[in-house]
Amino acid sequence: MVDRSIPVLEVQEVAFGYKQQALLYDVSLAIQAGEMVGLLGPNGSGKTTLLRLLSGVLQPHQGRILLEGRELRHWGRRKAAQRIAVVPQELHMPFAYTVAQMVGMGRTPFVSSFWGSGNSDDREIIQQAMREAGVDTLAERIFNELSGGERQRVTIAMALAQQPTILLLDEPTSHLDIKYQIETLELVQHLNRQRGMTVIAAMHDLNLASRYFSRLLLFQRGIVADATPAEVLEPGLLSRVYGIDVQVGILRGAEHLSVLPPSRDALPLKSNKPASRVHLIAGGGSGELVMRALADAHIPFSAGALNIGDSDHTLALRLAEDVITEQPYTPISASVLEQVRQRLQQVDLLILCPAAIGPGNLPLFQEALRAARHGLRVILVAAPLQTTCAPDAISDSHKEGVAQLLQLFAARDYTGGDGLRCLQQLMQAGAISVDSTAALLEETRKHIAYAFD
Ligand SMILES: Nc1ncnc2c1ncn2[C@@H]1O[C@H](COP(=O)(O)OP(=O)(O)OP(=O)(O)O)[C@@H](O)[C@H]1O
Repeated sequence: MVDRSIPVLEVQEVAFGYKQQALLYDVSLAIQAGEMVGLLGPNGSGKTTLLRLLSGVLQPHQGRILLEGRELRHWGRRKAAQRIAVVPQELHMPFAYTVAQMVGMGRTPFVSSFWGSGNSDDREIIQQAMREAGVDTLAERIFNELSGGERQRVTIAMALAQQPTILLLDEPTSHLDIKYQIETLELVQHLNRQRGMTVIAAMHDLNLASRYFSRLLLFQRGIVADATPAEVLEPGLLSRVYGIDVQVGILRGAEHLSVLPPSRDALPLKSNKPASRVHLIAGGGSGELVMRALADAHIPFSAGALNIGDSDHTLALRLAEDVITEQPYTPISASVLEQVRQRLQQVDLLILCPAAIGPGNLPLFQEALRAARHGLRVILVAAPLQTTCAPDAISDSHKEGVAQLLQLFAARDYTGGDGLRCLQQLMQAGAISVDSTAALLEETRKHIAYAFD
């Protein structure tokens, strides 16, 4: 019996990476029994990894995953599999199993023998699972000889034979033609509505996701958005996360959203040209407080370049008007640097957060210096940043503040001195330093041509 007062699945501050390379960080989410959640995100954003963590196949490096309030790793494989079934993207079988044998394997968590107990209850459950997934006519066919779409429906039948309360699906419609895509999602919706099954599915088709899922999670190594389809399928947000312009239309009512490429003769999208006059350079979490302060103060800003997978990148996707994105774990490339250069020509103010400086991001600081020498106002943010409300938190002694700030950057300079020299030159070029969010906001407002309420 599921206790509906606690989430059926809960992710608490989970971090995970493959081979010590960080992939997911600070993922927290709660899923109530009976919810239908679509997991969206670009290729490589970590959707499959999150599903594998939720199924217990992978263990978080930090944080906890709770199933019905109890830590998943304490359930044991068999007990967890009696509740959670997974429909993977692809399933390769080493032997020539028939479809009926494959679906029978779905009963494994409930019986002692690999092929099931063979009792009439099990046989009926297997038959029903094959009927529901539309593969009963394929029962004696060899699984490996089926088409991709047929195989996908057999894996759904296997999951149904498991009679789970939670169904995790990894791109369940990717190999299916439009008829089977719709039939599969109708089936999943039926299981959700009629049997109260909790469904979490990674989806690439944003239109189908918005049609069938009442809650969407937009994922990019962390949760960028978690809301209704109307809130998540916002053109600016999608453009930032997927790196491509889209239009979102409404087809007969808000629940029928449609995401399309912009038509050729359409006017450039608003999101292409951020109205922000403030740009932020950060990285490694150094921009978090600054971004939150700017967003709370309704000051639009752009950010970058930031690497995918950096916590500042995920937060910027959520809070910034525009994000200049670099691939994970790569130095800033010439083309991305050119985007930064162009952005710095458009803005009135640059905020430099106390990120560690290494050979990979040094060009960003050099670009900042070049822009400062051409007259761009630059604010250097100290760490730790005071979050007091009163603007009198600006350092009493400016000189002392600057010395401290340079000391701080020196400790995070991994360029053999080039980074620190660049910052000293920035100060000489007129950059100012702030050590509180209040001072930052005051300075920011001074330098941008917006009217604030
Ligand atoms: N077993 C593994 N070992 C090392 N790296 C892995 C492993 N599995 C996945 N990755 C890497 O982790 C990142 C996220 O992969 P994941 O499959 O979770 O993303 P995804 O959002 O499901 O992608 P897609 O939409 O392309 O299926 C990718 O860069 C991938 O190469």
